[in-house]
Amino acid sequence: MRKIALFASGSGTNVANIIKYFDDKSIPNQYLVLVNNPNAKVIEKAQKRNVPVAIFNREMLNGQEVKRILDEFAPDLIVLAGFLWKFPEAIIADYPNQIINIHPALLPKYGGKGMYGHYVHEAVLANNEVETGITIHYVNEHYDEGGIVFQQATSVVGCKTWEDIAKEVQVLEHTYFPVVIEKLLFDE
Ligand SMILES: Nc1nc2c(c(=O)[nH]1)N[C@@H](CN(C=O)c1ccc(C(=O)N[C@@H](CCC(=O)O)C(=O)O)cc1)CN2
Ligand SMILES: NCC(=O)N[C@@H]1O[C@H](COP(=O)([O-])[O-])[C@@H](O)[C@H]1O
Repeated sequence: MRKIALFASGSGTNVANIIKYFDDKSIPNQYLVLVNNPNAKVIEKAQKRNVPVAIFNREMLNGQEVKRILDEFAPDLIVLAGFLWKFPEAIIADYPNQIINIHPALLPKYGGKGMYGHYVHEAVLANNEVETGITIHYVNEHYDEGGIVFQQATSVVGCKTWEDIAKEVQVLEHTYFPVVIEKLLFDE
């Protein structure tokens, strides 16, 4: 059993997929979902699986409250899965090489401030890229500059809209993110 803290801001399909992956393998992990948006659909997804949810604001994130919540939960891994705020250096310092993020592009391309969600896919489309992909990386004090853990590319030659690209990227995320997390947590 491992303890995974999952940070999200939106629909939470990656959070739900990660929990389902380990449930389907009968791996009895403990989860805590932390979300910065009281209207995020990830809350409902977590509640359906009886996973505790902590809702926080910027003051709680950048102050002591989220740090306290994490220290009490004592996660083996902190996973940013569609989390849209800058993660604080103070917490990063407390969890060296224990915080990962998934980015919906092949970093270092299409990363940094402003590059999230549909903005990423729109930029890939606008630049007539023939491929895009996902990057799973460790989190440092900058957006999308931590050490790369895993990347997987996919062709976007047939994609006509950013939504088409998003669908291809989501397949990669839901296929590979839980597998990478499992390797980080269970491979000696
Ligand atoms: N310290 C770090 N924090 C976060 C990282 C990171 O690598 N280091 N990754 C992001 C996730 N992310 C890309 O993968 C990302 C998310 C959001 C933004 C962004 O520009 N956000 C906006 C605010 C958006 C909003 O409030 O709705 C902004 O900062 O102006 C860039 C990259 C998670 N945190
Ligand atoms: N730069 C960060 C970023 O864009 N993250 C992206 O947000 C989406 C969250 O989807 P979900 O809420 O359905 O898991 C995912 O595509 C993830 O890669």
